[in-house]
Formats: sequence, C-alpha cells, structure tokens
Amino acid sequence: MATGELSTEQQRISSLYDRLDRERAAAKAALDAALRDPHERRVHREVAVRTWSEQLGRLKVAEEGLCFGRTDHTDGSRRYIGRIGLSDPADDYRPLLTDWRAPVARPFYTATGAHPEGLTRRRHFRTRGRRLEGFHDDELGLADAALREALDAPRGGTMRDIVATIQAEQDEVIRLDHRGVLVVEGGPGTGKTAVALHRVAYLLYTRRERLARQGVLVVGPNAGFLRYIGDVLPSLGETDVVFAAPGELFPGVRAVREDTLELRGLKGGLAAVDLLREAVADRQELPERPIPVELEDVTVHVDASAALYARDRARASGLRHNEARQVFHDALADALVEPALALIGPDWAELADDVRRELGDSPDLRRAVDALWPPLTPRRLLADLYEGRCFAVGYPELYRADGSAWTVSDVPLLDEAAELLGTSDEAERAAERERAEQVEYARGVLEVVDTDPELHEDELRAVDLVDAEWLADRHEARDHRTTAERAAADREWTYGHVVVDEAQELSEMEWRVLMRRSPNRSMTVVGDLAQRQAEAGARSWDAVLSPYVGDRWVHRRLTVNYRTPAAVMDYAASSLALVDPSAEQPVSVRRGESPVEMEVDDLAVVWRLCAESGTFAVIGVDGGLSPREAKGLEFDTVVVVEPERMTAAERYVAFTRATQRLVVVRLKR
Ligand SMILES: Nc1ncnc2c1ncn2[C@@H]1O[C@H](COP(=O)(O)OP(=O)(O)OP(=O)(O)O)[C@@H](O)[C@H]1O
Repeated sequence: MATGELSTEQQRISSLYDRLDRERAAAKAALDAALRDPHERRVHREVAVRTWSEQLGRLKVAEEGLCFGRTDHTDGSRRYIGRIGLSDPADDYRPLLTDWRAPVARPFYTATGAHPEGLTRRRHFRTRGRRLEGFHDDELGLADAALREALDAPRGGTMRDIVATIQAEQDEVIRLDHRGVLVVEGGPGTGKTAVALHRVAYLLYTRRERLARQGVLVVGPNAGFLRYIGDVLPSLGETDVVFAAPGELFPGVRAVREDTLELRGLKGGLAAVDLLREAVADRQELPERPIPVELEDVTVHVDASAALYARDRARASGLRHNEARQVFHDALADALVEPALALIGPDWAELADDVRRELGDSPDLRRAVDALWPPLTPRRLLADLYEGRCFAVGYPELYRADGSAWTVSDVPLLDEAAELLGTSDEAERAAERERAEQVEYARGVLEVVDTDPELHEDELRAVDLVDAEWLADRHEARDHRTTAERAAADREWTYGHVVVDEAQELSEMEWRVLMRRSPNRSMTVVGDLAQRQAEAGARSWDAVLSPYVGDRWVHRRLTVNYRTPAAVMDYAASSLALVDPSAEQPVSVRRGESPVEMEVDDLAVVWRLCAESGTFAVIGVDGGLSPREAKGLEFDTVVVVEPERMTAAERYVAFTRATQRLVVVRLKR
C-alpha cells in the first residue's frame, strides 16, 4: 500500500470528520434553541426536541468508522461509503459521503468478480478512531490469473474473503433469491463455507430491514472453526451475526465435551423427546405419606388420591409443566374442600367458599405443590435426571456424578426441556420486578433533572417532555447490546436467517433447536454427506428437512475444488469410495504434489519437517488435531498420522484439509 495514497485517503477522511463536526454543532445549537424557546407550543417543542436529539444521536454514532469504503466505477467516478450521508452545502450539496443504505451504495456490498456491477475496484478502509490505519482493495473483473494466484497463496490462520475471485456457480448461490431453505452441497474445498458467508453478507444488504432487526445465526462445527471464519464477513454485518457451535445454542451454556458414541446416539435421536417427557412426568409426583395442611380450625391431608386427581386435571389442561402448576394447585385445593368440611362438621356446608379461599392462601398447600409439582428450569430437570432420577425413568446409562457437566449433546435436550417446561411464573415475576425497578429508577432521574437549580422557572423541564415509563422504555431500547448480543442471550430469539455449516453433522435433536430459532425457515444449509463423522448426523437432506418443510427446499451443487490438489484427491478417492461408492469427487483446480508416505520412529521428526512449511496441522486420533476438530479447516501442509486408525469418513476429511502437501505418517513399531 503506497504511503502517498494512504495520506491522501487520510486527508479525505479527516475532511469528512470536519464536516461531521460542523453538522453536530449545528444540531446541538438547534436542540438548545428548541429547548429554550418559550413561545413555541408544547407539542411542537416536544417534536423539535426529539427530532434534534435523534439527529444528534445519529451523528454521534457515526463517529466510529465514519467512512469505511470506496467504490471506483468503470466511468472513472468514485464514491466514499460510510455510516451516514454527508454533503457539502457550500458546493450545491455535492455528495461527500454516501450512506451505506442508499441504493447507489449497493455494489459496495454485492459486486463480485463474476458480477462487477460497474465497479473496477472496491476499497475497504481500516480505521482506528479518526486515523486511517490501512486499506485493502478488491480488484474486480479479474481474469483467471488472479484466481490461480489466490489459490496458490499460502494460507493464514483465518479464512479470507473470496469476493474478488468468486466463480459463476458460487455467485449463483450467493445471490439466489429463495426465501426458504437452500441446501448447498459439494465436496471438500468447493467453497461451501466461503459461499455461505458471502451469501450472508449479500442478504444482510439486500434484506437488511428484517435481518438487522432479527439477526443472522451462523452455526459451525466448533469454536476453532468459528474463529477461522469469523473475519470473512464485512465488518458492517458483525453486529448482526451470531456465530455459535452446536454446544453454544442454549444461552449460558458453552459445552465442548462430547459424550460416548452410544450416548450421542441416544441423546441425538428423536426418541430423546419422549425421554424428556418422561423425565418431566417423573417430577409430577404423588406423596409417599399424606402431607398435612393446617387450616384455622382443622388439618387436612394431601394424600395420593387428592394428588392424583389434581395431577390428572393439570395434565389434561395441556399447559406446560411450569404453567400448569397453578392448575395443579387449584385442583388440589378443590379436592381438599370436602374433607375439610367433613372435619369441621356436617352442618357447616355453607363454609365451603371460606374453606376454599383459606386453602387458596395456605402456605402449607403452596409447599405441598412445590414438593409434588416443583417449578423446574431445564438445567435442574436434566441435572437431577443425570444424577439419579434416570434410574427411575428407565435410562440408567444416563447416570453421571456431576449432572451439570454439560456435553454438546445435552444442549438440544436443554432447549427441548425449556419447551416442555415453559416459563416459570417465578421467572416472569422476576422480570416484572426488574421492569418496576427501571421505572422507579427513571422517576429518580426525572426528579434529579427536575430540581436542577440551573433551570429557570419558565424553561422547559424534563418532566414536561417525558414521563417515567417513556424513559424506562428508552433505557431499555438503549440497552447498548447489539442485535447479535441480545439474540445470543435469548433462547426464544428467532433469527431472520440461519446458516448451518457442516450440516451433515447435526443430530435430529439439533435440527429441532435450529428450526425453533428459524420459524420463517429462511436458511442456508451447507454440507457434504460424504464427510459425515457423527453417527447421529444426516444420511439424506430429504430425511432431515422434510419434517419441517416437506419438499419445499432448493438444492444447489458446487463442483470445483479450490483447495485440495488433484493428486491429493486421487489419494483420498479410496476412502471416499468406502463412505459412498456413488459419490462424485469435485474437480480440483490444481494438480499439486503427490502425497508422501513415511515411517518414522517418533513424531518429533514430523514436527521439525512441518515447522518449515507455512501453516500446517498434524491430524491423528491421539495427538494433534482430531479429525473432528479439523473439520472445515485447511492448512498448507497436512500430516495425517496412522490413517488406518480412523474411519473412512474421518480419513477423507483429514486428507482433504491440505492446500499444498499431504504427508501420511506411520509409526515404526
Ligand atoms: N472463488 C474462489 N476464489 C478463491 N478462493 C476460493 C474460491 N472458492 C473457494 N476458495 C478457497 O477454497 C478454500 C476452500 O473453501 P471452503 O472452506 O469454503 O470450502 P468447503 O466447501 O467449505 O470445504 P470443506 O467441506 O472441505 O470444509 C478456501 O481457502 C477458500 O478461500
């Protein structure tokens, strides 16, 4: 990057900030004037104050990353793209900065090598505060040479964007105008991940209203993979995109530990839904001994038959466990009225309403309800199940000493449990309390503002403009978190679009979670059935998707391998044939070097060899990366240790991670 060019761009950006400062000063002056204008009618003043406050807010937010891009057009013109639009009033409002949402800014987001949309170059600025630290260019409309150069370049620790060299079949997927589920299938290295991420960037731009509000969820196989792809999306989209591994889909849990193969199968299949239903039913108990409920004159007992009656009523209500607690309580109270009246005496039937009321308020009865039909959180339900209740429910294999040591396959069960249990009224009461506290806080703020000694009597006071509720709402709306942060913390958040990478690995239970997060079924599903390592994973896309969308999903195939040299793919072919004899290999762009096989005394030799060769990974079943961890990644050199100890699918994944060289190592015995 030429220093001269950097300083020219810096000057340009500085002058944009000067313009911003001037607009801010003007907005501030207008706000002050509106606040102090004694003649204006209150309603007009209120509108003016809000308008100018919002304008000031917008200008303030634009401070960070005011200008982040430039587009150069085939007609020789040039445009600077930024968070807001700015123009020069002294020069007939000549545009200085184009708002990224303006239609003319579109090519900045959507142009690709295959569709340059009238651009010759796109420039991305990297700024810190008001200082320009650097920029990088996508030269568009490039020939094959650029693709080759990109593919031959050594790989870094993170994935790069491919906008400049996107190929036609990939471009079609990125821009496909399909609102439902799109399945993108293709062999290793065909750019499925790259394409899915560019599609997100494209959708974030073309459907930004909905997506900025609801956010996009990108699910990838593990945290290492998510770090690897995290830099690909243009920085603008970052606040709207949640990256999560399957072990992170339940807020507050970050599971990385894996269960045994058998348990993964048990927890991943649809039968787990029934298992959970049984676990919930197990918490709707009958008393072993009658539980006394003391009333003013008599003591009645919650015995098994009263509890059975109440349980049947509560179950028949169709409400979820926590929500049905009140039904259980009321039914139990009903069941105890007769016994109480019998004890009080045969002549006191007219006391029935009083007794019912007394039972309704009885702390003893509340305690009995808590014991027999307790409020449950998903974590409590599962931890108790694993720590011992699994024996009673008939699944002893689920036992573990620390029930809360969550595994990846527990996550969909936690989510399913949340569905079965419903929100507990306790939790809702807490939210209600929180809201009351916010209003109280807002009132406090108003009082402070209202007694500000600086203000004169005839000046507008804050309470004239706002009330506590409004302030509390604003306080909430300003809840400084981004869409992505709010979405990630909220189990019931529904996303505008969901991307599933390495989708062949997800279990049926994991699909249920994702479908709950995506009620509009706007999804990009990316995978390769031949690379499936998970026993509980997908065997056909139709089997996975038809329960949710029938046959209303669209399928696209990518056929060219941009990563793995043909020589390595030939070597991997026998493993692929074992996984699926009918599977077609993608065609590799490069021939590359033939894989090397060697026998070594110990792995130290291998590490020394690799240290000289760009990025590398050693993949093995014990030591280095496991085939599971290597999923979706790539390295200049890949060393696979003792492939015979892997399954065919694992071997296939391991071999195809190499961009340049594959070394296969066996240890001398
Ligand atoms: N059009 C392209 N121009 C330049 N590089 C590309 C292009 N398409 C893909 N690549 C590169 O090819 C490599 C493989 O891409 P990617 O990881 O998206 O493939 P994949 O299909 O998800 O692979 P796998 O299923 O094996 O994980 C990456 O380095 C990516 O940047």
